[in-house]
Amino acid sequence: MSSWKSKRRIWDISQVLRPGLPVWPGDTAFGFERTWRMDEGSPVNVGRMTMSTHSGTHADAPLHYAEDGLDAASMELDPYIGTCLVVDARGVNGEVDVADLPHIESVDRVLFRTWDAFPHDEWRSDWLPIAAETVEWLALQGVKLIGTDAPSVDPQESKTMDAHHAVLKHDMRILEGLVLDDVPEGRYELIALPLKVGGGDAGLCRAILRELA
Ligand SMILES: N[C@@H](CC(=O)c1ccccc1NC=O)C(=O)O
Ligand SMILES: [Zn+2]
Ligand SMILES: [Zn+2]
Repeated sequence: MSSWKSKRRIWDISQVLRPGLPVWPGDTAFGFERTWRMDEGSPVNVGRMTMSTHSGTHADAPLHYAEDGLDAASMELDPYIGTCLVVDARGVNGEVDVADLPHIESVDRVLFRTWDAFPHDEWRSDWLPIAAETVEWLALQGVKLIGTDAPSVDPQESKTMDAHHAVLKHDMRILEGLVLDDVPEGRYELIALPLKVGGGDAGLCRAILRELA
């Protein structure tokens, strides 16, 4: 009998979308409710979700930080599939600087783990942002996607969005809200396809890492 279980280990690095999901202060709360119920005689269960485009694990579209940027439905998918390097940035002070990076060579995607334990149940504003210079440097090394377990690559209070703008300048892509608690530093295959939201400034993702063959 065949098994669905892949021979290569998979890490699901996505947050669970559910009511109570911590969201950016002032942003839309995540809502989920049943609209049709089998226990009320419906032949099926059906739900309805209300959410921000930046709920949980998601990919920012360029439109989020550039008025004329691509929307979520128009982005190429190549950045979101392929080999990546997970970097353990715990213990770094202030922001992730170039000096905090390990040796980067032939890496297209870099994901940063910054939390000791991902804050699933509370919004925390004290995350570790990525310095714009680090984004610039990674771009020069050929990196095309940056991911983080924080809610943003910039600090919460940023009005200038320097890291996002460095990403824009080099036409890179961003993943945010990844859950990397169980992932040792190293190389993996990343698969994190953003939902195809027409006009969307971001797309929610089911993000996974897979052991390399
Ligand atoms: N820039 C953040 C998200 C963000 O800035 C944001 C998300 C939801 C509601 C408000 C936001 N910013 C408001 O100043 C991000 O990196 O996606
Ligand atoms: Zn975002
Ligand atoms: Zn962002």
